[in-house]
Amino acid sequence: MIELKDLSYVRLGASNLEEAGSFATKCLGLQVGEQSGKALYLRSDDRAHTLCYFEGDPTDQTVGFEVEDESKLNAAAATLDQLGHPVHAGTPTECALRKVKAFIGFKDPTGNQIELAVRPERSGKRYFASRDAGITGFSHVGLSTTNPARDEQFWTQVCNARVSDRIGDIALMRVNAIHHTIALAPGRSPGIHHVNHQVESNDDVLRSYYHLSGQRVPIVFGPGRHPTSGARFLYFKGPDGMVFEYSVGVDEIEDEATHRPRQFGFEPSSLCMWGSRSAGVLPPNS
Ligand SMILES: O=C/C=C/C(C(=O)O)=C(/O)C(=O)O
Ligand SMILES: [Fe+2]
Repeated sequence: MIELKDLSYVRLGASNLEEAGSFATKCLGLQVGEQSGKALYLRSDDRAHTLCYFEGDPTDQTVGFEVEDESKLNAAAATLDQLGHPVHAGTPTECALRKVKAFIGFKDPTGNQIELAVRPERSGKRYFASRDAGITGFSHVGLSTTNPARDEQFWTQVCNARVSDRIGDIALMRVNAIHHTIALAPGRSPGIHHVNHQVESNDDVLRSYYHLSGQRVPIVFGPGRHPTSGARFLYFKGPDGMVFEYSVGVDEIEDEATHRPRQFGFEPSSLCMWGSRSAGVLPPNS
């Protein structure tokens, strides 16, 4: 079984790198860690980067997860290979571009580009953003799925993710104590559905609601509260249509051994207990 330790980074192609950088710093509230050539490395915590925008095709999107060490990485490569997922071992240049010691790349059954990495670089400089969005860290991703049951099986049976809750057949899965690190979202093609950062307080969610509205950033869901994780949230659209989420108060699963996933109905109140409706971002609201 592959053991995912944590989410490590997302890599997003940007049709206009300058615009993406401006959104990331002035709207989202990330800090530029490094700008090199055609890539912009953005920080949200003590890591050297958690988001990399690179000049390129916006449908070129990758999620990186951290695994324990190189022996676990090699074992993961063998497992994936055996299951028929072609695996690419990162070259030294590709590792340098990701600021990791080693990584492998493969596709999940939907075709999402996934990487497993070891030793992602950290920085002695604390994360200090120019816009105070109250970000406390990079927390989860929504991944598109063309077949929720098949993909849940892949993530749980091959990658040791555990289902915390389901909305209809849609699984919210954890890889550590945090309620979810991977949320499957039904879609017609592979890709990242949304990128979540945690913020410090309810005030931060609402402050951002007004700030982003003032910047004419499209708010696509919220402010609201997910009955699943209990988090208060705000979803908004960034460059090339990527959806970002702020949330606060995501539950932790207290007892790994006894937790049983709750089943929520496939209906709008399962997405927001305050009554907010999403503008086409999450079914069944869409
Ligand atoms: O609509 C369901 C969303 C659930 C949550 C949550 O429980 O926090 C998410 O953040 C998510 O799926 O992204
Ligand atoms: Fe989310």
